[in-house]
Formats: sequence, structure tokens, C-alpha cells
Amino acid sequence: MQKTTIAILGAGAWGVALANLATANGHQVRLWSRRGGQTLQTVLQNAQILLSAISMQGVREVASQVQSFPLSPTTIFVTATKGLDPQTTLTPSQIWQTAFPHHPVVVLSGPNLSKEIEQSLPAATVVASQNQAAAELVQMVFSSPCFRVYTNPDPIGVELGGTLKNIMAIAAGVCDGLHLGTNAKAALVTRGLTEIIRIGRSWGANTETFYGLSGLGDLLATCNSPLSRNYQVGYQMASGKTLTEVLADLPGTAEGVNTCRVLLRHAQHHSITVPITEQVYRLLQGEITPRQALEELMLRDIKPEYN
Ligand SMILES: NC(=O)c1ccc[n+]([C@@H]2O[C@H](COP(=O)([O-])OP(=O)(O)OC[C@H]3O[C@@H](n4cnc5c(N)ncnc54)[C@H](O)[C@@H]3O)[C@@H](O)[C@H]2O)c1
Ligand SMILES: O=P(O)(O)OC[C@H](O)CO
Repeated sequence: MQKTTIAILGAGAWGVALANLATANGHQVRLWSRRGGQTLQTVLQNAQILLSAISMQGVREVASQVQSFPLSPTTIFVTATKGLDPQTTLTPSQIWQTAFPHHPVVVLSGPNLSKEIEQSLPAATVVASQNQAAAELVQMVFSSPCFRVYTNPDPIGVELGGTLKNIMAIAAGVCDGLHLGTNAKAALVTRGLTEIIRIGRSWGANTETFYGLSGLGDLLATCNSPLSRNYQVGYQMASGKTLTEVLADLPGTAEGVNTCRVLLRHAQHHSITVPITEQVYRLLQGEITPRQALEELMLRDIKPEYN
């Protein structure tokens, strides 16, 4: 395929892993970090694809910085961030689309623990956009024998799958940290998926998307791997550490911590029942212990599985 010029914003674990995948395919990749190297203007010059792998806390600020520089009208935006904006509850793709209404925006999300991808272990992901041609171009850019990329027409569903599973991964870490067993973990992850779907539908996502790689796939990866920073938050809190202690030693960002707060606000505003999110929030706030969170979930009113 033709070689593409790609600007990757955010040189953290995920930005670097994605940069390596595109470089290995022969594309020209420029990586930007707020902590040095090339200027944003230089990195953006002639970029056909602008990929953001910035943590949620920086997305709005960086999107507004990018607005000050000239871009080709055909530049495709790709967002790989898994979070929700605390001020607006917008998703990262909604922020980029609002800032650049005439450009195609593609969401890249899936079961992608960066440490495994850096070792060239096999993995799959999803690129989702309402602009199919843009999604297909991004698919070509990143596909390789060890990284299989699927397209999907439901960007909000793909994005929310990756974002909401972080809260469930914190809960799964607690479950394993308390040694609650395989039955408990299966129940938690399955009810977690139900909760994700309930929220996702309120955002306009397709239910089916949550059964795919970016939903169930990412949920399984993150809830079962000690490589996940979100899982580590829950696991270490179950071992008696405070959130502050865990975050002090955590390598990189655990987006689920902030997502939980933003999501709970959204759920309360729209009267959506989110029992797992609620208990994770209270645990992160230091209001309850991991054991109390478990009791709260087990002692809820009994009910039909689906309603
Ligand atoms: N690491 C993974 O395995 C992985 C996989 C898929 C998706 N993600 C998602 O990708 C995003 C980044 O994750 P990561 O693991 O690379 O995190 P990280 O903490 O390693 O890196 C975050 C990057 O964002 C930058 N950043 C943060 N605030 C900024 C600001 N205000 N202005 C400019 N830059 C800012 C940091 O400098 C850093 O380069 C997260 O949303 C995460 O959920 C991570
Ligand atoms: O380390 P985490 O918990 O941010 O998870 C990384 C990816 O989102 C897994 O797909």
C-alpha cells in the first residue's frame, strides 16, 4: 500500500506501541509528546493521519492546541484514548469531531494490552467510523501478521466498550485480590457487560457492538490480566492499599478511576442503574472497603436476570 504520513500525539505506552506498528509497516511516523522532542506544528505538517493516544485528562487541551495549526482538509483523526471528559462527559471522539467537524474521525479500540503488543504477540483491534473509507485506510495502515484490524460502523459503541470496561477491570481486580473464586469472577464480568450495554444503549450505541472485540473482548483482556493498570488498582486496593498509594506506584494511566466518577454522574442524570460502577466509585472514594462493596452487590434486591 501507499506509505502514509502519521502524526501520533502522546508518547506514552499506547502511543509508542501504535507508532511501532505503523513504522514496521513502512509508514512515516512522527511522535509528539508535551515533554519534548519536535514541536506540535512540525509533527502535524502534511499529516494524512493524526492519531491521539493522549490520556483523557489532556484530550480537550491538545485538541484545542491542534486547532491553531493548518491541516490538510482530508486529514483523518484517529482516537485511541479510553476515557470520558469530566467536564462535559463527552467521549474523546466527540471532542475531536466537535473541534474538527469537517474531518473524518476514527475510533481505534480493542483488547490491546500494550506490553503484549510491544512483544509482537498476536492481537486484534477495531477501527470504527461513520466514514467507512477512513476506517479502511486506518485498517490498512495498522494491519500486520501480528495485529489484525477489523472495521466497524458504530464508533460510539466501540469507544464506550473500551472506556467502560476499565471500571469493571477495577472491580475484577478487587474480586481476584479478595480471592473470591472463578464463579464470582464470571458473575462479575457478565453482570459488568450487562451494565456496559445498559449504559451504551443510552448513548446510542448498538448492543451487538458490545459482544465484539471492543466490548466483550476488551472486557475479558482487562479483567483477566495483571498487565492492566485498572485491574491493578482494584487488586492492590483489595490487598489493603489506599487509592493514593496505588496510583503513586502505577506505571501510566488508569483511566477507570476518573471514568467511574463521570459515568456515575451520567447514569444518575439519565436514571440508569449501575450497581457495579456505584460500588467501585464508593471504594475509590474511600467510603467503603472491598468486602463491603462485595456485600452491597450480593445483597441487592433479587430480580429477573433481564429487565
Ligand atoms: N497502555 C495500553 O495498554 C493501552 C491500550 C489501549 C488504550 N489505551 C488508552 O490510551 C490512552 C493512553 O494510555 P497510555 O497507556 O499510553 O498512558 P500513559 O500514561 O503511558 O501515556 C499518556 C500520554 O498522554 C500524555 N498526556 C497526558 N496529559 C496530557 C496533556 N495535558 N497534554 C499533553 N499530553 C498529555 C502523557 O504525556 C503521555 O504521553 C489511555 O486513554 C488508555 O486507556 C492504553
Ligand atoms: O492498562 P489498562 O487497564 O489501561 O488497559 C489497557 C487496555 O485498555 C487494554 O485493552
